[in-house]
Amino acid sequence: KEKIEITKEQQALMKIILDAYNRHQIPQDVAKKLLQDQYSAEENFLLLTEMATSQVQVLVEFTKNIPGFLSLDHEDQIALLKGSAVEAMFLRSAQVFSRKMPKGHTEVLEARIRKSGISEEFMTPMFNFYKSIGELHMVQEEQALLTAITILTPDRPHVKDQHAVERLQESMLDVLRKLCALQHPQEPQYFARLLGRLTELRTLNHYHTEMLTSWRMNDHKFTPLLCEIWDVQ
Ligand SMILES: O=C(Nc1ccccc1)[C@H](C1CCCCC1)n1c(-c2ccc(Cl)cc2)nc2cc(F)c(F)cc21
Repeated sequence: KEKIEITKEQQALMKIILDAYNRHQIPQDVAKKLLQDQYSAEENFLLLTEMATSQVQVLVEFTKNIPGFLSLDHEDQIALLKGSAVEAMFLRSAQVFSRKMPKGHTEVLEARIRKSGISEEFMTPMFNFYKSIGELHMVQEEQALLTAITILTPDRPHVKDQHAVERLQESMLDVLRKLCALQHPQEPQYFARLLGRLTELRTLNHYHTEMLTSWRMNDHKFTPLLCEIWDVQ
């Protein structure tokens, strides 16, 4: 039984990532809004674009706290943000969906999302992902590290110095691997399951433009930031 220990600098890294992750929570809680009222497809679409716009701003702040990120090539920093913004939004949505809620709230939330305007064909892959994230019962540190690992994916489009990104991602993966072994000692395959979710997350990437343009309404308006990030309009 090899002794797993997180080094002092890895503890410091985890604390930086966790503080950044907690500091940059979404200001107002989208789940609360959805549980309060039933909205029209237009109102839901507007809510999504507002939430997603603030989520991108939050993501930029979060990445600035990832040690080493700001010393990457500046164009690569943009390429990593652009390449991971959609996945970060779905990962965040999954974490919001799988949060412990009072009895029956998750069912109401799911029903509201099913009727929000997203076309039927995307419901299964989206909720399968949300539920598979929920089954993992991730602790905050794991959620924060998984978001940082998603951002530091070396093979995003237009990344020039992939090795520099790989080095940063590897140090995050090493901390996450140790954390998983310590948090889930009876589940040696837990770390692998966590990384498997990132593969599932990428498939949602393929759907997202269609999910937006097929939203049950005409004349879909996006903010300039989302046009940049979401390849729409
Ligand atoms: O806002 C959102 N997600 C968000 C959260 C955090 C940060 C940024 C965005 C939207 C809602 C959906 C219902 C209409 C209003 C927006 N949202 C999504 C979702 C996102 C993008 C596409 Cl293309 C499809 C669905 N999945 C969700 C799960 C939740 F538990 C949930 F609560 C909100 C969720």
